[in-house]
Amino acid sequence: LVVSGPSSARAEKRTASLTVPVELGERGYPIYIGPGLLEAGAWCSHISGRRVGVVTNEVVGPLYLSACVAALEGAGKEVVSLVLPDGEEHKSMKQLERTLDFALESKLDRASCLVALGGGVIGDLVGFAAAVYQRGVDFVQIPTTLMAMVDSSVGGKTAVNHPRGKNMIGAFYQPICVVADVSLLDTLPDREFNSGLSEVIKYGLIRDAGFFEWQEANVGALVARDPSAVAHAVEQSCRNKAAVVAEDEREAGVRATLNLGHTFGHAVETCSGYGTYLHGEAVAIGTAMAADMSRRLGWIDEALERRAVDLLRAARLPTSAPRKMTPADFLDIMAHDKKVKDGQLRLILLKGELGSCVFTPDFDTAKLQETLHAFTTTTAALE
Ligand SMILES: NC(=O)c1ccc[n+]([C@@H]2O[C@H](COP(=O)([O-])OP(=O)(O)OC[C@H]3O[C@@H](n4cnc5c(N)ncnc54)[C@H](O)[C@@H]3O)[C@@H](O)[C@H]2O)c1
Ligand SMILES: O=C(O)C(=O)C[C@@H](O)[C@H](O)[C@H](O)COP(=O)(O)O
Ligand SMILES: [Zn+2]
Repeated sequence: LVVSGPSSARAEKRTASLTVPVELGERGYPIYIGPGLLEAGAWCSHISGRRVGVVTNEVVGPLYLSACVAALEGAGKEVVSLVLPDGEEHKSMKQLERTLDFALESKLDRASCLVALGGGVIGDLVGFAAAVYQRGVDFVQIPTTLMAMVDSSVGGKTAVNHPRGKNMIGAFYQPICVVADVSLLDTLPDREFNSGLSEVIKYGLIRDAGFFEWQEANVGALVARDPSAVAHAVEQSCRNKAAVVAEDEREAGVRATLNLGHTFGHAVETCSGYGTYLHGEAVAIGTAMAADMSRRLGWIDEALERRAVDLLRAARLPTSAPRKMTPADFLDIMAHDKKVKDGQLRLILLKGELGSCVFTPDFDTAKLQETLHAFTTTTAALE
């Protein structure tokens, strides 16, 4: 499978809101992007039932729960809320069970709606709870991190982690709308913001050369969190993700390309203990490893590998693996990757020009070994 995509238009000054549709027929929905959307509350009109359960965490709750509840009550909803502990280690069966207990204790019925107010951890967990509670209730994604706005709130991959692997227990289940209120990013710490940039860079590398070039030219504005640069990055990321998801909702083929760097990255997250590396940091390391392996295979030239690594570093992301990890650590965890088919590892690797990649089991495994050794015996393959 080979994919490459359209280049993106130049960013314009933007303050207004816009909508990106996710075209999935009866499961389709809008992504609203703009400042002030949470409070404005227009999104509440998507919710048909009267009772709503808002789930957030103990960091986001004090910041935005009251605005969310006020918007819902203003729209005539009866609102109950649950505040979960913060952190990747709580994207767990235990907190899923707590969320389902809350839904039952609050007497939420099949017409009720769950609202995920938080980053990717809350979005993934609450989405999974919505998928299984009474065999499925509506849910709304209100992403509050860059990671969640550019990636996790869109596309319906919901899950909790297992100690042996990321997102091992989950479902494909789409929200009824996504509310990306970019003003909520004002309170997000820089390390978390930069983590989200890792997935933004991914879209450029796998399918949107023009977007990658725009990022190279604007990475300073992005890390400085210039509002129009951030709004453009969110919009263009959502357009890329929505297009891939519309083509392949359940990852039969092209959707796997959204996993660039994730086979290595998930191994880093699992081996280091959830939360040690942020998801985007682990994906950045994994992307550098995928670029290294692609170059060793002769599928990309050194200049393209250099550009990928330079952009990741300019976004203040790590590109070397944890010192304590061995090639065997990577291989053990990668053997459980969800893309493994009949025991065969399949990887997303860069191939050809910028913006093109392949999802393939056909690679020289000696090159994989070389990459694993390069990243575990030196601080970085490409200094
Ligand atoms: N479903 C998907 O397609 C998909 C895509 C990408 C990532 N993910 C998953 O998403 C998770 C990572 O998401 P994340 O990076 O958002 O992490 P996160 O949800 O843990 O949020 C990061 C941190 O920022 C805090 N926070 C959130 N919003 C804030 C705000 N506005 N102001 C201040 N602090 C805020 C959180 O409490 C947390 O401490 C991982 O579990 C990853 O696997 C899923
Ligand atoms: O939406 C997708 O498809 C992705 O792969 C997006 C990834 O960024 C995300 O981290 C996703 O949760 C990974 O899914 P998994 O199937 O590898 O667990
Ligand atoms: Zn990811």
